Amino acid sequence: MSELLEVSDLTVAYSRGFRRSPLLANDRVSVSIPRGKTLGIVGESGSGKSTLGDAILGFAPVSSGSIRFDGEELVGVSSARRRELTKHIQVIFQNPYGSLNPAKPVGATLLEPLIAHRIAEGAAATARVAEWLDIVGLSPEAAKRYPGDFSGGQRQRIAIARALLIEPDLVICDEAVSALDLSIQAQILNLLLDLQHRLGVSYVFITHDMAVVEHMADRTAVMHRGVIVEEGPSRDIIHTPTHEYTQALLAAAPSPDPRIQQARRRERTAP
Ligand SMILES: Nc1ncnc2c1ncn2[C@@H]1O[C@H](COP(=O)(O)OP(=O)(O)OP(=O)(O)O)[C@@H](O)[C@H]1O
Repeated sequence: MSELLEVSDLTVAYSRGFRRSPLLANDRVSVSIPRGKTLGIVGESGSGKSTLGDAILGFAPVSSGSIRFDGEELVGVSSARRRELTKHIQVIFQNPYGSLNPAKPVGATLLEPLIAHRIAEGAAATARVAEWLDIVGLSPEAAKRYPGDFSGGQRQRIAIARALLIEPDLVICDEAVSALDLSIQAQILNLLLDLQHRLGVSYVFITHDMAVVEHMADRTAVMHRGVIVEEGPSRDIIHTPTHEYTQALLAAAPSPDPRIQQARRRERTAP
């Protein structure tokens, strides 16, 4: 299967001041994702997960290595091309306020990417926004309201609509459900899975939570101090981890996880 994203030997170094050597937040990281699949990135806080996502999005200072997206090298790409690429690569953060302007009605926020990328305008764009509010489980009236009028889970649904309504090829989900209650997390994860089946989008799923990658990711890479210590099918990483760091992460994870049980019950009862 051809790869949509191929990261090879990526190194991101942050300066730590005059006397200290730079911090290698990513140290020769190599991962890849085929179209329509999900790569989970797990590790403790500070292991370098978000840095990898940031590098793909063009926010992190890449020292060396390569990030190829659909055959195109992203390292060193111009800012004009980077803006165009947002049509293809989107992001969902832990805090939806990263992408939702609290002072703007939700409908206007959702219209923005449609207009910016000349995907739709006028009545067609408004209809597309209404369609997407429905897809993510919100009523058409939500368009007139402000992000502050919604619960955390509903706000994340809006952020998902904003990221996905332009039908990108790749979405970086950076701790996208971490701030939510467990039952809401399961709903949001299942919404993202439904949308993946519908659109064929690929996800990079960044999380500290092993149960989330087990549910979401085809393959998982385990990061520790900027290095990928283990990568493979998520099932193998969770059930037969070979690296002692992965084993320690799993030993620290709560089990059985109620979200995963709930999601599995839902899958079993789905028509
Ligand atoms: N802009 C920055 N300037 C300097 N150091 C940074 C910067 N961004 C991240 N770092 C450092 O790089 C390392 C990796 O951080 P990163 O945020 O990628 O880890 P993470 O695994 O995503 O952690 P978390 O889950 O807490 O976000 C950390 O030591 C962090 O302090």
